[in-house]
This record gives sequence, structure tokens and C-alpha cells, in this order.
Amino acid sequence: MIAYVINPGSASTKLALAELERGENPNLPAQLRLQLTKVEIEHPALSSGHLELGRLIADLTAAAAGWPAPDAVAAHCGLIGQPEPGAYRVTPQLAEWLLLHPHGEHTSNVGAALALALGQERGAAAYIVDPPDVDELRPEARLTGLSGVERLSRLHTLNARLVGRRAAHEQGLRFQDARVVVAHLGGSISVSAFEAGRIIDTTGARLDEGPFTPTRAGTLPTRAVLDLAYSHPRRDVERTLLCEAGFVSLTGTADLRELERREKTDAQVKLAADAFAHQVAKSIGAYSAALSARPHAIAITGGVARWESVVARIERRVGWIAPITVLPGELELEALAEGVGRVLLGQEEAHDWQAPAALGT
Ligand SMILES: Nc1ncnc2c1ncn2[C@@H]1O[C@H](COP(=O)(O)OP(=O)(O)O)[C@@H](O)[C@H]1O
Ligand SMILES: CCCC(=O)OP(=O)(O)O
Repeated sequence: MIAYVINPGSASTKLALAELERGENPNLPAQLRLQLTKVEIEHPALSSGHLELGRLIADLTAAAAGWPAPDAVAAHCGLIGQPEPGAYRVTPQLAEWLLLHPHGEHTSNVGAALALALGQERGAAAYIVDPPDVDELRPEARLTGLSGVERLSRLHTLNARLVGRRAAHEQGLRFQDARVVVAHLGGSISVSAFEAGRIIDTTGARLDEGPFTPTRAGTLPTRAVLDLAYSHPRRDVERTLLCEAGFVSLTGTADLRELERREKTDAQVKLAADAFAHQVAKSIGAYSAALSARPHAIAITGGVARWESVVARIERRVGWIAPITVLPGELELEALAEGVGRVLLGQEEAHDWQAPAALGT
């Protein structure tokens, strides 16, 4: 099978030709054989609000011109309204709706329009896969200690489900038969509990809960949030919590490569790295306890998983819980290919999207 997969970014868009075949292990049917030919198309550093689609579609079409015709085109996307996991058929209505409902500063909302255009150009159906608001939370995970305030399911679904599946496969288990905790440690962070292939609980991301990130505060004591909220305009508080917190506030930089170089000689950097590992380990422990029994595997992914001494700290803290799989960076192109590949190979049915009444705030 042949698929084109698209992962839009603010300064470049990644495109790949995916050649997919069934795997060799009959016990792990979702373990597909995949070969990716990747290209990266750079464009001006634009927010999703005004990324000029026509030029990018022309660039994508040109990049794929010599490729074999695809059976499908798939793209990363933004929030579509608490969907099921898996692939959704892209219609003009879905593509348009995503452009009108950008997900924060992300450009992933243009993915559906790009997939639709490239699919029309090459005579193939277009799909999106595993949106960030897939919602499978258990009822007891949705409630908070205040009636009317509910926790939201927001996570790096596309990468986390692939990494969770890979971690289960490493233990010889199908994803739907495994209990896995996935810590996606990127510029944004989510720690999630997967049971029977479903996201039963998650820290969420952005202004939800969880460890601090390169620029974000993560979970703070409620009294501190109240102090901030009643002493500054909301816009300023959100900027502080999302852009001026985390490693930036503790060390002065969000460039963790620099911190990796400094940590041996800079006590403040070492303490911040210790605190980060402490928070990630506590989250992994908490989301291990969210499962009905001990996890079969723990997976650590995202760009920060390249910081080896931090990963080593986390492994020392949680290695007693379950075997740990480390997959640094993000495997979103692979996840798109495998997600649409499972549809093309008849292993999963694609969903049809209906516009939601409202997005969870
Ligand atoms: N080799 C590395 N060592 C330490 N940190 C790294 C390394 N590579 C990337 N990072 C950090 O990972 C973060 C970005 O993670 P990534 O998952 O790529 O981000 P995003 O969430 O934007 O996709 C940045 O803070 C960056 O400093
Ligand atoms: C919602 C999780 C993926 C994502 O887009 O992260 P942020 O919203 O925290 O940037």
C-alpha cells in the first residue's frame, strides 16, 4: 500500500511517501512493515492563522510529483471535538472547520486541508489520524473535586498511541491487550495511561496538569494560581504559565541542549533537571496507578527524551514499575502512516466526522 503523510509545522511541513505492508508476526497484526521517504518543505515562520495554503499545496504537489500514486493521504490535525481514536475521512466541511478552529498556536489545523487538496490532485481519499482531543477517559478520571469542573482529554495522541503500541509490542503484547504509560516530553508534555488500547486517563497538556516543560509551569499549587490570577490580567497570567515558566523560569533558557551541556557545572541547572525528572517520575507513577493493574510497559518519548541524564534519572525512579521503552523525538509521520495503513489493510474502519456542538474548553 502507498500513502502520503503530512505533518504541518510553523516553519516547515514534513511530507513522506509511506510504503506499507502487513507485518510478519501473526500475533502482532498491527506491527506493520513501513518504509518512509521523507521531505521537509520550509516556509516562512507563520502561525496557523495565516499560513498561505495555496503555496504550500503547490510545494507539496511538486515534492510528490515523481512518487507512485497513493492509496490515501493522511495528515496531522487539531481538535475536532472529543473523537474516537483512529482515522477520520476528511471532507471539505472538516477541512474548513479545522481552519476556523485553530488549536492554539499550532499549525496542525491546516493538515486536513492539505491532505484533501493533495488527495484530490492524486485521486486518493484523505484522512486525519488520532487528533489531540481523542476522549476515552474513564468516568472517575473525568471528575474533579468541584461539581461542574471536568478534566479534559488533551494529549499528543498521534505520537503517544504509536509509542504505546511499540512499547507493548516490545513486550510481545498487542496494544489492545496491554497496559502502558506514555510520557511525551516535548515542548509540550502529556503523561497518559493506556489500557486495552484506550486512553483511560491523562495529565492533559497546555493549561491542564502534569510536569513543567521547557517553557510551561505545569501543575502549580492552587493558591499560587489564585495569587497570580488576582494580581495580573488573565492574558498576562497565561503568557507567564505557557511561555515564561518551566526551564525558562528556573534556568533562563528553554534550550535543553544547552542545559544538558551546563548541568555538570551549573548547580541551578542540575537542580532544575532533578526537579523535572522528579515531576515526570511522579506523573508516571500516578498514571501507573490509574491502570487496573501494574503496567506492562512505560514509554518515554518527545524531544526531551534525548537528554540522556534526565532519562536516566527517570528510569532510576520508575524502572521498578515496568520495563521502559525510550523513543526520543516524535514519530508522527510513522503514526500517520500506520494509522491510515490499518484502514487500507482492512484492520480498522475509518470514522465519519460530525461537527461538534462545542469544543471542550
Ligand atoms: N538532544 C537534546 N537534548 C536535550 N533536549 C533536547 C534535545 N533535542 C531536543 N531537545 C528539547 O526538546 C524540546 C522540544 O521537543 P520536541 O518534542 O521536539 O518539541 P515539540 O513539542 O515542539 O514537538 C526542546 O525544549 C529541546 O530543547
Ligand atoms: C494537546 C496536546 C498536543 C498539543 O498540541 O500540545 P499543546 O496544546 O500543549 O501545545
